[in-house]
Amino acid sequence: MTTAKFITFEGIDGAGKSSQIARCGAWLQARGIDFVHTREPGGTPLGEKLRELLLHEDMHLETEAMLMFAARREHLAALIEPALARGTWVVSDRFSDATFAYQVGGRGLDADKFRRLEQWVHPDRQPDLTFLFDLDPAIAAQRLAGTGQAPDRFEREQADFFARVRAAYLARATADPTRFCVIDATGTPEAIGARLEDTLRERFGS
Ligand SMILES: Nc1ncnc2c1ncn2[C@@H]1O[C@H](COP(=O)(O)OP(=O)(O)OP(=O)(O)O)[C@@H](O)[C@H]1O
Ligand SMILES: Cc1cn([C@H]2C[C@H](O)[C@@H](COP(=O)(O)O)O2)c(=O)[nH]c1=O
Repeated sequence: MTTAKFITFEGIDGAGKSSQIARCGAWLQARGIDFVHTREPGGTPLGEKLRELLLHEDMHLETEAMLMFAARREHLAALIEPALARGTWVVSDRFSDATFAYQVGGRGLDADKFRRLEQWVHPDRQPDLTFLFDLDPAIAAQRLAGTGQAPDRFEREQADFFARVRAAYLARATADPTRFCVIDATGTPEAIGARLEDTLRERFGS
């Protein structure tokens, strides 16, 4: 049996990652690969309660960052590590890269504090593959407006915030090109899906 893989999807709000996670799931299913689709913040009963607070309650920026890691600690203990241990692949809508992009890049918090927190929370675990959906914040904002849904605390942020988040994501991808696959999210859903499937084949075989 091949070792179960941990795949994450990242990008600014509205970049289109949720739409492509379904395609990744279909690709795995077609190959008979057992997987679980999860998300951050969230993925566990406690994590989902923390998500509600994080997306809708005002709080100190360091409280926000630490709650992201608290939800992640629970997620790793209750879902991610047990799934990988029993041979189930994990496909997560966001993981720690999001904290470095949003809380460090976007909010301007100290990266070193969160590197230490990352070492504490998951010293031996990183995703095997991270898809980064890269998109101009102006286009992402238009896409989000088109959904007609009320924006949450993060989605209400301005273009300059998302420009910093995007830059932080791209810097992380540049620092770890083996783990990251950067996808130009301006393409059609079909073109993006084809690129995604090519990468899955290259990394994990057909
Ligand atoms: N390639 C694309 N071209 C045009 N529109 C797209 C594309 N991909 C997704 N969309 C649309 O953009 C909107 C946001 O897509 P989606 O929810 O997948 O983004 P997301 O990155 O998961 O956002 P969030 O992080 O806020 O959940 C949806 O209305 C979706 O239909
Ligand atoms: C994990 C994580 C998430 N966020 C932000 C990013 C998004 O705006 C929301 C999650 O909602 P989505 O449906 O995935 O878009 O939370 C963050 O700021 N920091 C994090 O670590």
